[in-house]
Amino acid sequence: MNANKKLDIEQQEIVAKMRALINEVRKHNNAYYVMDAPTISDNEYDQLRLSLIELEERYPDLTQSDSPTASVGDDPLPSFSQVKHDIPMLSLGNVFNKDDLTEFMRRVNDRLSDKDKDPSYEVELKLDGLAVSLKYHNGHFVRGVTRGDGQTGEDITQNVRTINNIPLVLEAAFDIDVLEVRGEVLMPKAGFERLNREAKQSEGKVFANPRNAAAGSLRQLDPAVAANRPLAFYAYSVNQGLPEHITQQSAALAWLKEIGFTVSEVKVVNSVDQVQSYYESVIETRNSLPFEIDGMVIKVDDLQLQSQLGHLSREPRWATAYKFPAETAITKLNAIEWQVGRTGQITPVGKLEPVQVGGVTVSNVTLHNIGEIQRLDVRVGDTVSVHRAGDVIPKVTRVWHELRPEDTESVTLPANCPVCDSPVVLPEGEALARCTGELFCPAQQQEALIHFVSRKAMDIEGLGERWLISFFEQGIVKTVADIYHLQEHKADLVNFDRLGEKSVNNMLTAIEESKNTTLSRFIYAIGIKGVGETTAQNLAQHFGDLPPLMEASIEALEAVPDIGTITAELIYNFFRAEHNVEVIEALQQAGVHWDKVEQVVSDNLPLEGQTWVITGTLVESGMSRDDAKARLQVLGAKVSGSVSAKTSALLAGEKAGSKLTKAESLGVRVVLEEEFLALIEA
Ligand SMILES: NC(=O)c1ccc[n+]([C@@H]2O[C@H](COP(=O)([O-])OP(=O)(O)OC[C@H]3O[C@@H](n4cnc5c(N)ncnc54)[C@H](O)[C@@H]3O)[C@@H](O)[C@H]2O)c1
Ligand SMILES: [Zn+2]
Repeated sequence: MNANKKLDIEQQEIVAKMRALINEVRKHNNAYYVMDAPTISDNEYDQLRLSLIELEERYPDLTQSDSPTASVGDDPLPSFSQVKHDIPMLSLGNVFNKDDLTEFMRRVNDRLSDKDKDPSYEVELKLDGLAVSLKYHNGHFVRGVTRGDGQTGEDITQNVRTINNIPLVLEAAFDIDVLEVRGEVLMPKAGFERLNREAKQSEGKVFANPRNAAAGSLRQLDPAVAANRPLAFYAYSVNQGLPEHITQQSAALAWLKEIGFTVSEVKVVNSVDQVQSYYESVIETRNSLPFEIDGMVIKVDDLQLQSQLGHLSREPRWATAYKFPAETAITKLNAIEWQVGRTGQITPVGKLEPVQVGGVTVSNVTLHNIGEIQRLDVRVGDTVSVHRAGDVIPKVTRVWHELRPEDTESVTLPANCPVCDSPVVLPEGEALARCTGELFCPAQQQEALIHFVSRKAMDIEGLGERWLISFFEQGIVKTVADIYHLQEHKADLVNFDRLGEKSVNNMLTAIEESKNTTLSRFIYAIGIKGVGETTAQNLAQHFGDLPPLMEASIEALEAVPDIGTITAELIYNFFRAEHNVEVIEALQQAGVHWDKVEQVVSDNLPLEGQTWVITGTLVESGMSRDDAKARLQVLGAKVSGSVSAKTSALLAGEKAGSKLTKAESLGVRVVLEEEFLALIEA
């Protein structure tokens, strides 16, 4: 880059992006290679590096001279003596799918003469450890070196000597002056688990994964410690001293095995399809391998062709790594959409730049609620990490604040429902915001309708849920008030989906009959959030009629037994939503009515202040538990679901079980049905 040339604004932005990415890649290189303690997944790291490479390819003039993309690994640790490699130890390029792989093979072909095109490939497991070079002089092990930055590594000879499956003397190589074998030092899963278990007990260092444990162990300054670490070496190449008659990578590995090295599975293939099916079968079985692998390595099998193809600064042209699908990936959050659930919850859904993760393309991710958005501090335009493992729904696991563009804004809850435009509320202490258009909001109507006709609400048995949903889907019934106009469509209904005259008549009669209802049923039926059957009864009792309830302030609502601030606010907001009021008026105009409830002065109630629990079957009266509950409430009692020391009395019918036992053990008064009936009659 020409330092004298002034950069325009766009270029400055690109440089800023590059610098931010360079800092990230550096930071994670250090955590991974130096500290052996990565904080992000390999795939996330690869993606960061790739975005930097892409920028550098698009804007070569702006490429920063200290970019880490051209180098391998990180600087060697100064505590070990450093050794320059005779032949650089390279990394590998990556492919992530069959198309990438085909493209890799095409590039290989392009560089080969006609007679050599479509070479055989040798496929190996990509062992997840770290690369080590071993040197033998006349068959005697002399030195072990890490990859380091690819040019210079760390001398770890003492530690290597402690790895059990590395032969220190190779009889078959006595007449080879210099033999260099490279391979991966790894920690088998069983050993890794044992090491971490012991580390936990002795409060030693616990490693994130076997790869880091292997790296940390190998770079122990005290060989006695390294000796206790369960490491193993798998050889995968001969870089100096290979007998001349061996001309294939696959044959080189067979030879290594013969002379005493451990070598993992190898397969020679001739086409992309063969690689693909092998790759897929290894994904199926990888969990049963004794060590971790993070992909496969595909190498041109012919060693002569390998050297013809040569290498780039960081990786060979004759080999590549075919990585396994990642469970965490980085992408961009393009938008946040607010969705309205069937019961009015408003939830944010993140719209992502589509990304491959856990083997599928993910473009939506739930952000749960506004609190979660604030906790993550995520904004539209942010770079985010998305995790998906197995069938678990995708999740944002990280927001890359370091990479945030300049013009983002913090996310706020929408003021109005995106579906019906009613005001949105977030009750204090709740995580989920709600649309207040309960009876009006199309997103909630179907649920509202089903609730409205249910047994404890308006109890319109003749109008089954299935028909109701069909009517809703056909647009015949939109709000609950439309139910009372169904008779106007009688002719259509008879022909509707072979419903027939008889059913229609039954339905209309049931609807007609439901018009004569009670205030508490009506309050329950209109489906105010937080208002169940008991609360509806309390409200009816307390206010006596609908108008005073609709006008009640939050404080007035809080005065009702069992109603706290959250429910009081939900009720208050419900009646402030104009749309709900319209539907209620329409219901009354259609003829829905009830008697006023006589208000009793509460401190005259005989069971005031008592908490009752009901159990068993009330055989004598045939009363349902719900009815018994209502009776007790009329007498001023609270009715709860479980027995505790605070319970005043347990109403026990026939076949009372564990609640009775518990009441007896706590010394709670037990009331039998007979006594109960006498009580309510009095
Ligand atoms: N999570 C992080 O923060 C973080 C940071 C830096 C690097 N990394 C990860 O480290 C890796 C990058 O390092 P890399 O340069 O070692 O590349 P690499 O691991 O992707 O590929 C090269 C290495 O593969 C190994 N290998 C395993 N089996 C092999 C076989 N059969 N034949 C040949 N080589 C084989 C060798 O050690 C070789 O050096 C990536 O997976 C990257 O995601 C992660
Ligand atoms: Zn709505």
